[in-house]
Amino acid sequence: MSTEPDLPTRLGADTSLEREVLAALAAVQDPEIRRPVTELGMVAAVTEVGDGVVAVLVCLTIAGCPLKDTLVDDVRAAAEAVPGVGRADVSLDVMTPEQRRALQERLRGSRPANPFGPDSLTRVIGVASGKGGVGKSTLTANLAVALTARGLSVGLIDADVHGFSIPGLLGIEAGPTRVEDMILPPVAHQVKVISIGMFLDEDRPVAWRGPMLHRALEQFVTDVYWGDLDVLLIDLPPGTGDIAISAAQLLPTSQLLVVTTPQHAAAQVAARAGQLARQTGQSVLGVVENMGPMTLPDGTVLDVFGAGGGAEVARRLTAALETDVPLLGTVPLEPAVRAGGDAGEPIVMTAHASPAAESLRAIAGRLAVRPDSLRGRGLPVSPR
Ligand SMILES: Nc1ncnc2c1ncn2[C@@H]1O[C@H](COP(=O)(O)OP(=O)(O)OP(=O)(O)O)[C@@H](O)[C@H]1O
Repeated sequence: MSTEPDLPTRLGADTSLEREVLAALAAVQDPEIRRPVTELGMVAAVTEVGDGVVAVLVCLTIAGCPLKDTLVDDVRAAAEAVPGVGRADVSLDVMTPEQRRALQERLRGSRPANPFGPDSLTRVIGVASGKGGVGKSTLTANLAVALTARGLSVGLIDADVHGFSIPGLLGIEAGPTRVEDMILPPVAHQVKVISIGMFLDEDRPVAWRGPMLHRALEQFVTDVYWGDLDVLLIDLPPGTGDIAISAAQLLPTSQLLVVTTPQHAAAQVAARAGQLARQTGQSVLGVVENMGPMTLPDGTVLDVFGAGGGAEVARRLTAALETDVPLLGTVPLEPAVRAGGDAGEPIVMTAHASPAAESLRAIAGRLAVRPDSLRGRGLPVSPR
C-alpha cells in the first residue's frame, strides 16, 4: 500500500480517448522536477471537446514557472501523438497552496533531511584549485554536462562565493522555483544547478562570513529537491577556507578533484590541496591539468603556460597523502572553451571534434566509474 499522500486533483478522464491521452502524458516529465507530470498531480483535466480535439489543463507549481513553455510544448506533443487526436489545446492553471503542500510531501517522501549523508549512493565531488582563474568553474560545468551525456543524473552546487560563474557558463537565466519551503533547481543541459548567486542582488558586493556560507550550503543540501543523483559536483572557491570545510562536513562522502594549470607553481598548488584534504579528511580523487598545450591552426603546439604542472601536482600529492592521486587528464588551452563558456554552451556539447572537448569527455568517463568502496551496492543510474 502506498504511503504517499494523495494529491488533490480535479482530473476527469472519462472517454477512452481521454484515458489514452492521460496515459500518454505519463511520458511527459516536469522539466524541473524530472518526474512524470501525471505523478506530480499537474494534469488537472483531459477533456475531449470535439472531433479529435482534446483540451488539457495543466497545473503549474507557481504562476511564473520559468519552464512553462517547454512543459506546454511537451504536453501538446505527447497528446497529439495519440492516434485519434488531431489537436490538443493546452491551458494552464496554478496549484493551490494545498496542492503544493501535497506535492512537497510527495517529493520529500521518506528521504532523509540530508540526502547526501554517509549512506548516500551519490558520488559527491568537490572541485578545488590552489588559486583563482585556472578554469575550475569552466571545467566543472563541462564535466557536469559530459556526465549527463553518459546517462547519469547530475547536480551541481556553485559554492564559489567569489565567482558565481556557473549559471552563466551553463546559460541559466532563470532562478530556482519555490514550492513551499522546497527549492526546485533550474535545469540546464540536463544538469540541476543551484548557485549562491541565484539568491543575490547582482550589483551588490558579497561579503559573506563563514556561518552565512555554511547556512547557505546547508540549505542547498537539505532544501533543494535534487531527486536521485548519480553525481553531485561542487564548484568550491579557490584555495582553502570555510566553505570547503563546510562542504566536507555536510557531504561526508565527498572527494576532491584538484584543477591546476601546467605552470611550475606545482609545489604550492599541491601543498594547498594537500592541506585542504588533511583539514577536511577528504580523499583526493585526482588532478586535472587545464590550459595545457595549445595546437595552432598550422599544427604548431604552443605551451602557453608551460608543461608538466599537472603530473607534478599529482606526484607531490601522492607522496604527501601516501595514496595514489592520479592525473586524470590534460585539457588544452583552446579558444572554443572560452567561447563556449561565454555563450552558456559548454564545449562538450557543441564541438565534437575539439581536443579539449575530447579530453573533458575522457575525464568525465573516469569520474563516472564508481569507487571500489561502493561496488556491489548497486548503481542508481536514473532514467531520464
Ligand atoms: N582550456 C581553456 N581554454 C581556453 N580558455 C579557458 C580554458 N579554461 C578556462 N578558460 C577561460 O579562462 C577564464 C577563467 O576560467 P574560470 O572562470 O573557469 O576559472 P576559475 O578557476 O573558476 O576562476 P575563479 O575560481 O576565479 O572563478 C575564463 O575566461 C575561461 O573561459
